[in-house]
Amino acid sequence: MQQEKRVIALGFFDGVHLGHGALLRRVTETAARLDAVPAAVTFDTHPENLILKSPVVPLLSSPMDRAELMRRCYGIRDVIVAHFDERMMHMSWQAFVEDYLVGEHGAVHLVAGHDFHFGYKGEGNPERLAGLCQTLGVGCDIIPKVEQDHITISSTYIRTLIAQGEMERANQFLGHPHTLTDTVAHGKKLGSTLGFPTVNLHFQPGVLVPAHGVYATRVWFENGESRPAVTNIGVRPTVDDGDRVTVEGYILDFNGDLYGQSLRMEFYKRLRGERKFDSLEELKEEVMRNAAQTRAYFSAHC
Ligand SMILES: Cc1cc2nc3c(=O)[nH]c(=O)nc-3n(C[C@H](O)[C@H](O)[C@H](O)COP(=O)(O)O)c2cc1C
Ligand SMILES: Nc1ncnc2c1ncn2[C@@H]1O[C@H](COP(=O)(O)OP(=O)(O)O)[C@@H](O)[C@H]1O
Repeated sequence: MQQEKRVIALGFFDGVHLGHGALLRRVTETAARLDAVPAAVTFDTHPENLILKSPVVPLLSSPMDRAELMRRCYGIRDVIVAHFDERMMHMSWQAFVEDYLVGEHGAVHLVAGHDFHFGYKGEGNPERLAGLCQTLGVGCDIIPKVEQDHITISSTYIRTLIAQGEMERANQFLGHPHTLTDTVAHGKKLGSTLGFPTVNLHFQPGVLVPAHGVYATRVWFENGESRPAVTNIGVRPTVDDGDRVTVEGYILDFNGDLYGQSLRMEFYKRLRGERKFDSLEELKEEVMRNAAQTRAYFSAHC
C-alpha cells in the first residue's frame, strides 16, 4: 500500500499561539493544493526538559490539548507526537528529515519557523533544512517571525503573562482562549452544601499553573454545548491546609452530574486573587458576586 502524502509543520507548538498558527495555516493551504494530509510533528517532552533532565519549562498545554488546538483551530488532521527519547535526541538532523519525516511519515512538503533548530546538538536549522529539501525534491517553507504590538509572539512570553494571570493579553497572543482539558474528579462535596457545586479539574504535572485566583471561564461539555463558569485556581486556604492546587468551576445555569466527563475549560479573565475568608458564609457571598461578574463579562463579550 502506498503511504499517504503529508505536508508537515515542524516544532514543539506549546500553546499553539498565533506564531505557530502562521505555520499551521501554511500547512493546510499547501496540503489542499497538493492533495495531501495536513500534519504537524510535536514532541511528548520539551527538548530542553529532557536535555536538562528536569522540568524547567512549565508548558502552556498538555500534548492532548496541543493536538486538539491544532485540529480545531487550524484544520490539522494528523498530529504526530514524537517520543523525545535518547534515540530521538541523538538522531542527526539529516536522518530526522530523510528517515523520520520523509521515510516514515511520507512528507512531501515541510514548514518550519525562522528559528527552528533540530536534530543532534540542534545542528539542523532553517537554511540547512531548505537545502536538504531541495536535494530530496521535497517542498519547504520557512515562515518569518510573527509580531503583535511590536512584540515577537513566543511561548516564553505567553508563559510569563499566564503566570501573572494576565489572561486577556495572553489570549490575544494565543489567538484563542487558554485551555485546560481534564476529567471531572470528586472533591470534598462541600460545594453542593454551600450552594455552589464545582467541577474539580487539575493541571497535569509539568503544565504551568496560572496565577492563583478566580477567573471568568467557559466550560465545554462532551456534547459540544458550553456554559460560563466561575473558577478558582489555588490551594483553598479557607477549607484546606495543604498546598495541593485545585481548579474548581461553578458552572452557571447548569444542574447535572458531570463526574467522569472530559471537560474543556477556557480561561478569559482573572477577577481577583485567592483569599482566606473568616467564614464559609463570607466565601459564599464573594463567590456569588464573582458569578455575577462572570455573567456580566460574557454578556458583554458574547
Ligand atoms: C468562584 C470560586 C471562588 C473561590 N474562592 C476561594 C477563595 O478565595 N478562598 C478559598 O479558600 N477558597 C475558594 N474557593 C474554593 C471553595 O472553598 C471550594 O470550592 C468549596 O469549599 C467547595 O469545595 P469542594 O468542591 O471540594 O466541595 C472558591 C471556589 C469557587 C468556585
Ligand atoms: N452548576 C454546576 N457546576 C458545577 N458542577 C455541578 C453543577 N451542577 C451539578 N454539578 C455536579 O456536582 C459536582 C460537584 O459537587 P460538589 O459538592 O462541589 O462536589 P465535589 O466536591 O466532588 O466537587 C460536579 O462534579 C458535577 O457533577
